[in-house]
Amino acid sequence: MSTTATPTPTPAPGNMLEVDGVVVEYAAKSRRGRPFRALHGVSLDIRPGETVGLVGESGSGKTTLGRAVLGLAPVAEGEIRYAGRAISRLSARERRALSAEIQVVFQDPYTSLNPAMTVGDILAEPLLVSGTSRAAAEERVSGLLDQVRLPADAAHRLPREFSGGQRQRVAIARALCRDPRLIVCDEPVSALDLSTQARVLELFVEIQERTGVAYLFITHDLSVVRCVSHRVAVMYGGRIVETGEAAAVTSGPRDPYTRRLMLAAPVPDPARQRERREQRRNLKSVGAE
Ligand SMILES: Nc1ncnc2c1ncn2[C@@H]1O[C@H](COP(=O)(O)OP(=O)(O)OP(=O)(O)O)[C@@H](O)[C@H]1O
Repeated sequence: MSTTATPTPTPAPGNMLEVDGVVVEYAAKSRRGRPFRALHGVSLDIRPGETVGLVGESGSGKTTLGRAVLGLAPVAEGEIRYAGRAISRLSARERRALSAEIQVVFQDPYTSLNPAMTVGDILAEPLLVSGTSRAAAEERVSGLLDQVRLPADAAHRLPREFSGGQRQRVAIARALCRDPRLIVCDEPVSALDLSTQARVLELFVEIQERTGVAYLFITHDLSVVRCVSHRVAVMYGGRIVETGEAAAVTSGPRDPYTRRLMLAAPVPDPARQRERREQRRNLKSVGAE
């Protein structure tokens, strides 16, 4: 991917989020079936202002981990701590209070915005619910539109009047409404075309530079993760198999599964692509899969 996005220089020291030995199990669909274990004791931490890219093939557990951080997946064992406080088993009321600080941007900007509300109302809603006056909310909405590089008149329009990239900017603005410290970004550019992806990734980095927000950035796309992440965690089969500085993991992966994932990323040269397919097969035969 061609983008000028590079992660901000140095995240602050100390952990903001600590995921510690987390097990997530989904209830079995059939009455006699056993619960399905989607995460097998996952540990990960994120520092203030840091972007941790979470990569792995489909079904490896990336979204489940993001949902566990958001309080949307059932944590059976282990703990998640935010700013030192255990948050895995909060009541709905405590969770709502935390939602100002931990936010989410989903993959699909076509379904994540209420089609019947204007963009201005979508952005004002969380502010009004938390007690902000109408006048202050309107002022904040125009500031948010400016931050995500949308024109002020966007406030009066409906989501369907925008392109995919613009809708994702609205979703990002909504996540920013109450000045979060952490945003879980679940494949936030996968539904966009390549040039739009690049511009939205630049926006994520720019926002981090300005606000110091941290991202858990979930993606299956290694070129995306390279653009935005300080560190990368690689998931396979509900476990984290490798973590490290983004440049180190993407240029010299230690784990055979990570190597296979890198080799699966397409390259423009067909001869190189064939070579990589062969290398992938060899890794498979030594038990990486
Ligand atoms: N609500 C659920 N009930 C039962 N099983 C689930 C549920 N959600 C996810 N799973 C299973 O948990 C495993 C991990 O899924 P998850 O969506 O976390 O993976 P992922 O790495 O995010 O995949 P993708 O990249 O395709 O989104 C998969 O086997 C999936 O089928």
